[in-house]
Amino acid sequence: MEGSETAVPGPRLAAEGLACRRGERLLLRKLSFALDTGEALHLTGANGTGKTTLIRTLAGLARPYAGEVEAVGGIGLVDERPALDPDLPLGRALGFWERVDGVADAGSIHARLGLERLLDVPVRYLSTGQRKRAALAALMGRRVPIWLLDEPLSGLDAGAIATVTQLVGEHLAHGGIALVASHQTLAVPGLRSLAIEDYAPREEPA
Ligand SMILES: Nc1ncnc2c1ncn2[C@@H]1O[C@H](COP(=O)(O)OP(=O)(O)OP(=O)(O)O)[C@@H](O)[C@H]1O
Repeated sequence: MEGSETAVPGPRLAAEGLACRRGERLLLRKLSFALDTGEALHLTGANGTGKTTLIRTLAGLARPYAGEVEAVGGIGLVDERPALDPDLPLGRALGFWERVDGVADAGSIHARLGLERLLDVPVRYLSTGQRKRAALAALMGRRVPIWLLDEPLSGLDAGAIATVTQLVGEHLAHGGIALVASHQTLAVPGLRSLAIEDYAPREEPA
């Protein structure tokens, strides 16, 4: 019957009136934004202002102190703690997730991130940048539409920065969403910016 098909909603990540606390401290409040398919946000802010806390809240790993998060579509998080077994060679550590995620093109993902020569190296021996590239390979294998990237460029050399920039651009071109916390600029077309300091709680006048 014409018109009976249900349209599949595109991915979406939105926050409405969000407040986040860490321990007893209120870090940010009244934060709202919305990202729809193909859109990306660059989250900026000095050390300790709450970028990681916000990302963990958006990922559902921390509860908002106030406000709401709306996520339509699967979320993939890359932060400084890649979920790769440190004792396994990289190939086997990634292989675990590749089996879970049913990845058919693992070889091309490894090649894209320059990991082929590292597959026999135990994860704990990898450098910071190599570990970050491995985490991004695991993210690509998940094929989730919403990417939450906490400092994805830290520890990366110029070539790897260019690769990650390109991967984010392609993810957006394919209808994905990206929220990127970074002290470095990311040369992705159409990237919007959100300065977390703008949402810091104001000091009450004495
Ligand atoms: N368990 C905790 N209890 C209380 N405060 C905490 C706790 N963990 C972290 N904090 C504080 O919360 C604040 C926000 O930390 P968060 O990691 O979100 O900042 P960030 O903006 O990501 O920093 P960076 O740029 O250094 O990565 C920091 O000031 C930190 O010291």
